This record gives sequence, structure tokens and C-alpha cells, in this order.
Amino acid sequence: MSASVTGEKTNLRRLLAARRRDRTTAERTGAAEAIALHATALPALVRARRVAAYLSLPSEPGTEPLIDLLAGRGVEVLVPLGRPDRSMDWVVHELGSVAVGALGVPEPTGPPLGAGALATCDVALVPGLAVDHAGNRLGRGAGYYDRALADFPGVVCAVVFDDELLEHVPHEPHDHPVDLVLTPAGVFRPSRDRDL
Ligand SMILES: Nc1nc2c(c(=O)[nH]1)N(C=O)[C@@H](CNc1ccc(C(=O)N[C@@H](CCC(=O)O)C(=O)O)cc1)CN2
Ligand SMILES: Nc1ncnc2c1ncn2[C@@H]1O[C@H](COP(=O)(O)OP(=O)(O)OP(=O)(O)O)[C@@H](O)[C@H]1O
Repeated sequence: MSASVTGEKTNLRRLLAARRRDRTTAERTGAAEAIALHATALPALVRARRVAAYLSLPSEPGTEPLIDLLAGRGVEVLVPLGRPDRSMDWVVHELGSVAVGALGVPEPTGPPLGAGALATCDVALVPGLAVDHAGNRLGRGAGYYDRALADFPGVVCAVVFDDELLEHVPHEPHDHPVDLVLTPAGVFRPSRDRDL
């Protein structure tokens, strides 16, 4: 069963990546702004003192307006550094200190705090290619986030485009479900009970 789920994930990733390539700059810019707007009213983020975010790739819904908004409110924002062993380290996000890392992902250049810094965050904003109505998230297939979130005690919030909130996403036992989904259309609260 697991081998077929892995294959289903690969096929779905391909389809979603192709869809992302077709999005216009206007759609991406609009999505980034709308996501930040919805985040302003999200209680988990309003309460948060420290938030784990990520610096978006051009293909992803942009996180810059959201990070600026949080930082403007005095929230401390951490962003990840991918390590070769597929763990993530965390760095305090500061304007102007970003370089493109080995995976093509924008990465902070400040001092790393260690993998344990994630556990000190109230909310983790996580990238994904899709999320389903039960909160199952499809990532890039490297397992960075599933590994990091395995013992995360805070609120996990995925950020995706509207048409990436799907009825069903193939998932495996190691996949860490998300508590919330932010899309340009608003906030979605997955109901785990629907994954029957
Ligand atoms: N913005 C962002 N930062 C992130 C992640 C992510 O998905 N997005 N990660 C989540 O794990 C970690 C880095 N892991 C990654 C694993 C694979 C690829 C990858 O396959 N990149 C493609 C290009 C993807 C694109 O442009 O859309 C490639 O190199 O071909 C990238 C990052 C930590 N930081
Ligand atoms: N908690 C974990 N401990 C060890 N290995 C893990 C863990 N979670 C996932 N993996 C491994 O990582 C690989 C990729 O997993 P998966 O396809 O679910 O990634 P993904 O959810 O798409 O990626 P990401 O979590 O980075 O967004 C799999 O081989 C899986 O066994």
C-alpha cells in the first residue's frame, strides 16, 4: 500500500508543480497580499510571539507580506535553513540578509539557532503543494517538514493557493497533519473526522 501511496504522491506533485508554473505574476502577487490580509485576523497568529515561517520560492504563494506584517507587530520570525541530512536549522529573519541556498531556496545568512528553535515557536507556517480537508499536507517529497514537525507542540498552518485545497491528498503514517490552512480566499480549519 505504501508503495502505491508514494507513486500517487509523485504524480500529484508533478501535476501541482505544472499548475504552479502556469500561474501569472499578478496571481502570485495577489495571493501573497490576500494571505497576509487573512493572517491579520487569525487568532493563533494574533497571539503569537514567535513564528516559524519560510522565505517563499517564486512558484509558491508569497510569504513576504505576511512576514513583514508579523515583524511589524513585533513578532519574532524564524526562517529555515535546509541541512544535507534533511533536518532544518532556524535563523531569525532580518531584512536584507538572504542568499540562495543549495536547494535553490532563499535562505537567511544570520547565525543559526539550532533545530530545537522550532519548538520555541507558537505557530509554524509551512509550505506545501496541497492540503486536503482533513489537514493532510503534500510537501516536496524530501520529508524536511514531517521530520521537524514530528515533536512540534505549536499550531501548524500550511500556506497554499486556493485550488490546492483538495478533497483528498495521499498520505502516509509519518505525514504530520496541519491545524490550519491559509489560502488567498481565507483560513480553512481542517476537520480530521472527515478523513474516513
Ligand atoms: N520556500 C521554501 N523553503 C523551504 C522549503 C520549501 O518547500 N519552500 N523546504 C521544504 O522542504 C525546505 C527546503 N527543502 C527543499 C526541498 C526540495 C526542493 C526542490 O525540489 N526544489 C526544486 C524547485 C522547486 C520550485 O522552484 O518550485 C528543485 O530544486 O528543482 C526545494 C526545497 C526548507 N525551506
Ligand atoms: N518523522 C520522520 N522521520 C524519518 N523520516 C521521515 C519522517 N517523515 C518523513 N520521513 C521520510 O521523508 C521522505 C519524504 O516524505 P514525504 O513524501 O511525506 O515528504 P513531504 O511531506 O512531501 O515533504 P516535507 O515534509 O518536506 O514537506 C520519506 O522517505 C519518509 O520516509
